[in-house]
Amino acid sequence: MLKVPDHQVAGHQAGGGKLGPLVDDSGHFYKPLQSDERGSHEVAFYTAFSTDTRIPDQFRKFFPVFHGTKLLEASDGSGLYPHLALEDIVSGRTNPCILDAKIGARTWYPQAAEDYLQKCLKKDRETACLELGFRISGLQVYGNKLTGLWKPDRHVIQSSSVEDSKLALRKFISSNPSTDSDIKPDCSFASTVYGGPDGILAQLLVLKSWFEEQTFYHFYSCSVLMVYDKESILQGENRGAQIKLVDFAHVIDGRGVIDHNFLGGLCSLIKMITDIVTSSST
Ligand SMILES: O=P(O)(O)O[C@@H]1[C@@H](OP(=O)(O)O)[C@H](OP(=O)(O)O)[C@H](O)[C@H](OP(=O)(O)O)[C@H]1OP(=O)(O)O
Ligand SMILES: Nc1ncnc2c1ncn2[C@@H]1O[C@H](COP(=O)(O)OP(=O)(O)O)[C@@H](O)[C@H]1O
Repeated sequence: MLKVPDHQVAGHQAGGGKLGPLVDDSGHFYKPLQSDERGSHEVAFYTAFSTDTRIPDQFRKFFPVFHGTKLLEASDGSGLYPHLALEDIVSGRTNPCILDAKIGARTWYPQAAEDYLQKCLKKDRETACLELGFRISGLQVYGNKLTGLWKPDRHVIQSSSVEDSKLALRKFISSNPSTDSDIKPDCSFASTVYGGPDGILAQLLVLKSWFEEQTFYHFYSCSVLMVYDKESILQGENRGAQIKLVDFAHVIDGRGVIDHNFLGGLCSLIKMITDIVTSSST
């Protein structure tokens, strides 16, 4: 059975007669091909990447598994429409906490059309992107049974300042996330979610080591999605926190050059998370 995802934090969303992603109960996330060249571009990336033998498994694991494209009934009721069939990253997680960080000070690629470039530049300027090297595109944090889900308006979150972005990264691993500025995030899951040998920080460092070397692809407007659920952590289950890259509509050939735009943003995100782990352990 196809349905609108319960847990999507950014991007184009289904519902209200709009075209957006769907999920099934077998762990698939179906992203409708975007109009214009973005949809075909993303299909071309996934197709090339999934058979690219230059990508070691230790880095490939940061990408959703690609199951080809599928014609499905579109969420906007317009009939059969092509969708990317992807691994659903949040499938099987109860009350997942999710954060989407769009990486790179610059979200437009060098060959982009002038109007697209201007649109992106405006967003990059109006958010912390230029200063920080990334922006938080959306997040949701499950507090506890009593407080439920905290999911701030994504446009408010996107326009976070540098300080607000730091705060959001702290709220993401707290048991008391709230919009109320009087409530100080307790960062009680910092060491288990961000820290540790398999935590988000360790995974980001592995990803960084690939970006320090790889010159095959440049990832513009691509996000790091961080996911965990508190029940699994509290019950000591081995399904811990996970990072994945999503959104490849603007990936271009790296032409033998380091993706310094992505790498810089990633380093900035790593530094912020490192500071949170360090300050929470003292
Ligand atoms: O449609 P909008 O206004 O929600 O904008 C999309 C953005 O959503 P936002 O509202 O900024 O969170 C969206 O941003 P997120 O993925 O939500 O961070 C993209 O920038 C998208 O452009 P593209 O598909 O990457 O070329 C943007 O799509 P287009 O406007 O280019 O279609
Ligand atoms: N493979 C996936 N599994 C689960 N959720 C996903 C997956 N890909 C994307 N998402 C969700 O959809 C959101 C938007 O994805 P994205 O590919 O950036 O869409 P858009 O191109 O519309 O911006 C992400 O923030 C995340 O919440």
